[in-house]
Amino acid sequence: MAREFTIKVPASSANIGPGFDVLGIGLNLYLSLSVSVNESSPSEKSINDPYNVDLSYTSEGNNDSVPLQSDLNLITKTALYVLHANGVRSFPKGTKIKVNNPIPLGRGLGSSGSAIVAGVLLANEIGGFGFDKNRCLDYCLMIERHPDNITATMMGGFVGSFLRNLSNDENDKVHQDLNLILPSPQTSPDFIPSNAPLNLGTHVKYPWNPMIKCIAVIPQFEVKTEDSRNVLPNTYEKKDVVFNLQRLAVLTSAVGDLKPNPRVIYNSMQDSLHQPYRKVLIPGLTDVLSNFTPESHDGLLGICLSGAGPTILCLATKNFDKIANDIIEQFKSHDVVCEWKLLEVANEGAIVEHSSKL
Ligand SMILES: Nc1ncnc2c1ncn2[C@@H]1O[C@H](COP(=O)(O)OP(=O)(O)OP(=O)(O)O)[C@@H](O)[C@H]1O
Ligand SMILES: N[C@@H](CCO)C(=O)O
Repeated sequence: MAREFTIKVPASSANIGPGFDVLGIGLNLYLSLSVSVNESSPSEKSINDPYNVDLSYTSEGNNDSVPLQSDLNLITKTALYVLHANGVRSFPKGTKIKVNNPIPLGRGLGSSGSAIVAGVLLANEIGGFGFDKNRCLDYCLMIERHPDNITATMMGGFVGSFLRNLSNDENDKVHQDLNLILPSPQTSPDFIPSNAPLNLGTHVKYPWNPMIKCIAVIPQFEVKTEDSRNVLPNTYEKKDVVFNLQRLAVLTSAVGDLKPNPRVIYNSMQDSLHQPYRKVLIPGLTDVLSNFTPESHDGLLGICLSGAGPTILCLATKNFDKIANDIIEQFKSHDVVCEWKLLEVANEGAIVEHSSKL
């Protein structure tokens, strides 16, 4: 008896300027997993894996840049966490997972969020738990504790989200060392991780005018989210917080307008909480953010750092090639080589498709 299914998870861009750790958009660049379970004829790779998984990658991640052992790889570690928390010790014998991942790693397009969402959906299918997307989000938030990428990826669209206030007990669970949640080769076989508290995240979807496309200009170097968060201050001045809150309130409505207003969107995508501090990690960021405006480039609506960087996200309605190539030239003068992609908002979010059941 074999079963097969596919999991398709969009990339995401977080923050969109002022919405640090709050705003995210799902993008139509998809991490996909083709999963088959054939207990009667397991492959040699799945027999040799500690949890029965034969894992392979095409595209990003296929050059030894991600581990293929199931208790080391982020997708399968996440799935194992959810399985273990719900009393299932392992993947079934003969589990084969082919990953196709076009999302560049560590560039600010939510690769880790997409991997975590894929892992939770994988466990939900394998364990037959029947969790809805909101419950799946609880498990994701146990691993990536800022909800912006995860929520946009899971739910799709343009979303705002927050983690609810937690009791002391819940807080200890949600913020415990990740090594006590995700399995590793050192994890004892009978260890049971904390289950996810219910309804951790709250989100809303905002309207998005489909005329607005997303240009991602992607430098060819990685910035780890952890490093990009470590350069941020622990406290902020009131004026900087108010600066962002004012822009956030306007931006969430402005991109849904029937006739997007470039001056309103450009100005409301300014930020004073994270981008100014991240300039030290991304050569050329100051020039790029200040030189590209709706006046300099017809069709450009707004520009910001995508997630923790180094990718630049532009919202635009036309002249995509010109905008992207001029940014690439600007980065070149700082010895930064980039590629670019024209993306659209993925409204549907993550999906699981059952291709066959024999
Ligand atoms: N498909 C994947 N399979 C396995 N591991 C992955 C996958 N995608 C991401 N990762 C892991 O996540 C790391 C990147 O995570 P990180 O949070 O630093 O960047 P990001 O998620 O791409 O950017 P951001 O959060 O700013 O949008 C990779 O180096 C890799 O370890
Ligand atoms: N909001 C997060 C997104 C990256 O994961 C940050 O900017 O650090």
